[in-house]
Amino acid sequence: MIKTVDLTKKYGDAFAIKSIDLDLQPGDLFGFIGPNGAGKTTTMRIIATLLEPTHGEAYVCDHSVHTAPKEIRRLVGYMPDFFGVYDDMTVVEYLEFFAAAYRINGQDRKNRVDEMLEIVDLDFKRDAFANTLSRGQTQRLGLARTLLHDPQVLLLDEPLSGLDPRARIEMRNLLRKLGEMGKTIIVSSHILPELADVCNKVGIIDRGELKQNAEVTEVIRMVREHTVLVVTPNRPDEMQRIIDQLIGHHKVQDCEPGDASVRVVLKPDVDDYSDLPQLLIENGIALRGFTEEELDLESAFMALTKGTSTRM
Ligand SMILES: Nc1ncnc2c1ncn2[C@@H]1O[C@H](COP(=O)(O)OP(=O)(O)OP(=O)(O)O)[C@@H](O)[C@H]1O
Repeated sequence: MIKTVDLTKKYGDAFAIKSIDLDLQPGDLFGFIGPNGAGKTTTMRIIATLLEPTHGEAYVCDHSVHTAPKEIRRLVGYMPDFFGVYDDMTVVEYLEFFAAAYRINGQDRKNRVDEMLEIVDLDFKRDAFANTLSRGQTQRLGLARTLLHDPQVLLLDEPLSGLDPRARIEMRNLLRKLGEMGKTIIVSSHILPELADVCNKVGIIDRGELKQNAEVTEVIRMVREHTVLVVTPNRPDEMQRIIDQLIGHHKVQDCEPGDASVRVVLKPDVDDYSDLPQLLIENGIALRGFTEEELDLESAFMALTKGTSTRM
């Protein structure tokens, strides 16, 4: 669906992106993660045919950005990180204006606009002036505009940026919904952990170079040397008994007591720990919780990009 090969953009002698290879299939929701200036916008603008690469190739549905930009524009919806809305237009008028630009006319246009308002949950603001919307609502309006021509591919540049926690949750739910509709989506962010639970693939970019490009679960597994369990007894005074039971176990490397739980660090390469809760229960320790500690993308990102300054 989206493929880039050795995609490179230089400004003078400086690389904005350097030899980026991506390969995304229909339905992929790809989190493009990196700090400011890493090259996310540059990559997306090239795929959207808004910027020419210095060398390398980008394809959308096998159309090359060099030879078939018109076909690509029909297939792609690009939402920039900042976009203006017109002061004197209502939400409906704004979407109808852009629908007209896509030559969607008559009743089709009305239906399409209504459908978009429904998807992004902005119907209740349809007659409000666009410049009176909150940041979260404005982002959703931008997304509705991006979806008007029913693109198969969405390139969303930092759609979570500047949103309050509630608006972020709403936007993430919306991304999930679009993924379920079968769109192929690239969504960029520097808010690292936020994409982990919506994306199936993730690329970590730093100073123009793709440091990692894999399934989310794989990226997390690659940087995780030890599985860590969080074991919570029913009664906090039983934490010491948990430690006494587990500390000498052949699968356990270390136990660290916390406020209400014990962090149990397993030895490297131990994946199967199904016997441990059984062991505790057999020894009369009632458990409230026994879960694997999640390694968030932020930790993965830090581990994968550490030391890059000495290599670049
Ligand atoms: N027109 C330009 N002229 C010169 N350098 C540029 C130009 N556009 C981008 N760059 C440089 O290319 C690099 C990548 O920028 P890009 O905007 O792609 O990063 P980004 O990851 O999207 O960052 P942000 O999260 O801040 O938007 C940066 O070092 C930037 O300064």
